[in-house]
Amino acid sequence: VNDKITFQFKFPTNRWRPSGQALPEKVKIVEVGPRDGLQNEKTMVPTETKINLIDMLSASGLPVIEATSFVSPKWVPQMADQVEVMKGIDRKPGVSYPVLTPNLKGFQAAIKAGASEVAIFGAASELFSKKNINCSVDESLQRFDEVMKAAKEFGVPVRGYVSCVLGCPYEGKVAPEKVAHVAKRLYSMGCYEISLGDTIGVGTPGSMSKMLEAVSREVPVNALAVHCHDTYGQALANILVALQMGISVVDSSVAGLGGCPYAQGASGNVATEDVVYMLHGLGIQTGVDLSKLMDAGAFICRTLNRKTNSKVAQATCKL
Ligand SMILES: CC(C)(COP(=O)([O-])OP(=O)([O-])OC[C@H]1O[C@@H](n2cnc3c(N)ncnc32)[C@H](O)[C@@H]1OP(=O)([O-])[O-])[C@@H](O)C(=O)NCCC(=O)NCCSC(=O)C[C@@](C)(O)CC(=O)[O-]
Repeated sequence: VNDKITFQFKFPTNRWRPSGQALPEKVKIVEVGPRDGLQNEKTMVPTETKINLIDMLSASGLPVIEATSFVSPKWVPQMADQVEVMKGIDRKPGVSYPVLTPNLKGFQAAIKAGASEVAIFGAASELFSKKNINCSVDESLQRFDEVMKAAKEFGVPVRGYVSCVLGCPYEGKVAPEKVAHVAKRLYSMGCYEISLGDTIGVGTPGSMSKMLEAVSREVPVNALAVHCHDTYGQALANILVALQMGISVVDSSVAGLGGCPYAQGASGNVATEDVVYMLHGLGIQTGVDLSKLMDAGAFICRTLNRKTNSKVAQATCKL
């Protein structure tokens, strides 16, 4: 008689799985607060405030800080001071300061302003692509191809974003295969990392794992990042799923600032403070000093006269 019974249980792919897979030892946090966080602010944030914020963030040990974007000032007026921001920041050795470039014009301006890394940003949804960058998904990929060619000439690394990976404000559900298709195209073009954006924060651990399974069939997991907005309070749970699936790059925004101007109802990104707290609690290294990070969060909230969205900052009264 067997005294041990072994269960051979296969979990459905779109369900939460108490996976035995080891979590990464280290996670790279890509801080998007100065760009994604501030781009949606209604009143103009003084350039000096943006510069101070970026410098405080780099002092906290963050390895990547997305500084600004070289987009049309008619589309996103808040980013119109991109050249001054790039000139004013105190670039810390070892820290990368990528900027968004939607087309060749943006890329050329970014290089002129001294950018040494750029990001192109596409979408898995046609309507979002049209609203955000005024072209279809296929047209956007052609534009990005031009940026990639120029970036290769200049030896500039390019990160690729895919927006609306778990839902679109205009089209609703987005099929994981569509996300995988766009991610694969960006990766084949030469993007070193693909950041998967849950632009409106509708994903759950179930939809996240299903989407990541589809994408990781096309793009190696070590070239993937997750970019979660926290609209429905699912961001940390979704990030944990991504970590369990082998992803070790997480985008986040100090104080949970943010939202895309072309995605109505999109709230802020997951707060960097909360991500760091969770990762350190899991024994995962980030290189970030949480106390200094919270100082940066307190600074920007005080200056913008708003409440932090970070639960950790709220709990420790670093408002
Ligand atoms: C892509 C365009 C420019 C197309 O906009 P368009 O109107 O189709 O562009 P165009 O080529 O027809 O040019 C129109 C005008 O824009 C100028 N122009 C053209 N390109 C540039 C440029 N690079 N920088 C500055 N100016 C530019 C161009 O020179 C011209 O100027 P005019 O002759 O009228 O004076 C526009 O749609 C745009 O700027 N969109 C940006 C929207 C944006 O920044 N959205 C937020 C970032 S994405 C995001 O937040 C999601 C993410 C990444 O965080 C991930 C997630 O959460 O999902």
